[in-house]
Amino acid sequence: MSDADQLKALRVRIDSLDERILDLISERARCAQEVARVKTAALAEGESAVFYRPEREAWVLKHIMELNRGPLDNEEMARLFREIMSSCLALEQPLRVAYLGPEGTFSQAAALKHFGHAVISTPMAAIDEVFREVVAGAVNFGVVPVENSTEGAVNHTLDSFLEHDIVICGEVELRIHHHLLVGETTKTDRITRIYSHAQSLAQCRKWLDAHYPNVERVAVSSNADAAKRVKSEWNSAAIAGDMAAQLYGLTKLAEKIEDRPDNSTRFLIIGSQEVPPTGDDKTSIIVSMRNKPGALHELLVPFHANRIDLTRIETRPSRSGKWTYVFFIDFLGHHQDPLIKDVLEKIGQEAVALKVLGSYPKAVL
Ligand SMILES: O=C(O)C(=O)C[C@]1(C(=O)O)C=C[C@@H](O)C=C1
Repeated sequence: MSDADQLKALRVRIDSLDERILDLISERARCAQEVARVKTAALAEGESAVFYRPEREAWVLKHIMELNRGPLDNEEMARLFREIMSSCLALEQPLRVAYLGPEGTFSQAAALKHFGHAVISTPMAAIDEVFREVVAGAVNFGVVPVENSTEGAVNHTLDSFLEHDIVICGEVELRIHHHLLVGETTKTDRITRIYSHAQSLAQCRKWLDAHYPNVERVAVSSNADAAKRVKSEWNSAAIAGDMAAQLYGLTKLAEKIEDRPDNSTRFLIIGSQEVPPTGDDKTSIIVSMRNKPGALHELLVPFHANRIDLTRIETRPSRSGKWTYVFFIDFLGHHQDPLIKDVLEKIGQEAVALKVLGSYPKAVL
């Protein structure tokens, strides 16, 4: 068979496979509509249906990854199923999600990675506004950055948990690649100013020291804001990611300029919905202890004694007295697991205050 004939035959096969995939996706979507009908029919008076089920979504994605035999890798395959589920859920209920804006931020990328592109995503001007939108019920969920692997905690987010009654329903991790971006009119040999968010400037500090040691670094409210400014200034550049570059039509003068190649940010999904256990969960708590010697040790003993894996511990001023602190702790397990229940009870006996912020499936993607 000639090359042209082979190509033709392969395309005929692809067409017929696409038709089968189309039928199967449509059948799946009809199933999701049926799920919505069943969920709604089972409601008692005054109850509202819970369409979004993070624990089920985590299971579906993991199941697909276990079954996958290639040639597409697990992440790629899960990403495709993520989008199919997102569209199916939108048939049941279009989700509204607030994120730290403006459009083009890594928070928006995190929201789309976690929920898929079928959600209605709304940018907010500040982290606290994302919390307030969720508390007010104006959106179903919020997405906020909580820690970066190079720069550490996002204190605005931690402090917002002290002020709002909110549940953590999920987490998402995003590999952060920064680029040096310029506009069409930028004179690239005469750059005198580089805009970015303070965290991003810090994540690229060494690269900037090496390549632009004498250029002014200007911290602005977000990377997307930095990208926007560059469009109208011939002598400035921005540090931002792919989404902002695309959104504002900028080109990359240098790619992947972050100092650490594994630079990642963890985001939290905040809402009002408790998530049932999946067997592979994380829990986040806030604890305040009496200000006495050995208080932190006392707090950590029950975790150690029960071999519970702490994934993070952070300290913040409590805001209820000078030199008093609260601890933000993340660990593996769900607050409904008997062992975790036990540990939380022990900590509760010693603590001035203990609040479970939520248990949620460990990030799958
Ligand atoms: O299983 C459910 O409860 C569904 O609503 C179906 C489905 C899916 O498409 O698989 C859709 C949305 C939920 O978040 C989880 C799963």
